[in-house]
Amino acid sequence: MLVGPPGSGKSTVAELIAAKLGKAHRDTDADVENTAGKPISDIFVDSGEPAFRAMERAAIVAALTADDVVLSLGGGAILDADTRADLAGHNVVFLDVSVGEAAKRVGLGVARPLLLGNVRTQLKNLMDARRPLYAEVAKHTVSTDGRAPEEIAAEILEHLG
Ligand SMILES: Nc1ncnc2c1ncn2[C@@H]1O[C@H](COP(=O)(O)OP(=O)(O)OP(=O)(O)O)[C@@H](O)[C@H]1O
Ligand SMILES: O=C(O)C1=C[C@@H](O)[C@@H](O)[C@H](O)C1
Ligand SMILES: [Mg+2]
Repeated sequence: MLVGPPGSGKSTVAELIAAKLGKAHRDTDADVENTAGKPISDIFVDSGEPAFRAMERAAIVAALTADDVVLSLGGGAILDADTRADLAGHNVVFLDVSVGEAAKRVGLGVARPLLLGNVRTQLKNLMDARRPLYAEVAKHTVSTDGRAPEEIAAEILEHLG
C-alpha cells in the first residue's frame, strides 16, 4: 500500500509492483472517479473538497476489504484519522519526494485541484503539513528523487521480502 504527496509516484509505482507480484492494482482516486462518473477536478468544483473526502473515505474502506491488491491511496487520504487507524497493521510505504521534483512531475495541469495557483508553494505547504502523517502510517519510507519508478518498485519488493 503506497502513500505520499501528489507527484511522489504512488500510482505509477503501485502498478509496477502489482505487475511483478501478479496482483491487481487498485487506486482510490480512480475508484472515486469511477463511482462519481467524473474526474476529481470536477468533483471539487461541483461538490467541494469535503464531499470528495467522504467519497475517498468510502473508497478506502471498500479497498481495504479486497484481497490480493496493491493499493495506491490519494495524496490526502491520510488526513482522515479513521483512515490512519485503518492503515495500522498494513504494509504501508511512504514515497517521499522533494518539492522541486514533485512540481516537475505534476506540471501545471488542472487535474490536481489542491495545487492550482502556485504549484511549488501549494506543494510545500501540503508536504510540510502532511509529512508527519505519512511517516506515522508508514512502515518504510522510500526517497524517490532522481530514481526511476522501476528502481523504486524493486526496492519496495525487496523490503517486502
Ligand atoms: N520516480 C519517478 N521519476 C520521474 N517521474 C516519475 C516518477 N514517478 C512518477 N513519475 C511521473 O510523475 C507523474 C506523477 O506520478 P503519479 O501519478 O504516479 O503520482 P501520484 O503520487 O499517484 O500522484 P497523485 O497523488 O496526484 O495521484 C507521472 O507523470 C509519472 O509518470
Ligand atoms: O493531495 C491531495 O489532497 C490530493 C491528491 C490526489 O491524489 C487526489 O486525491 C486529490 O487531488 C487530492
Ligand atoms: Mg495517483
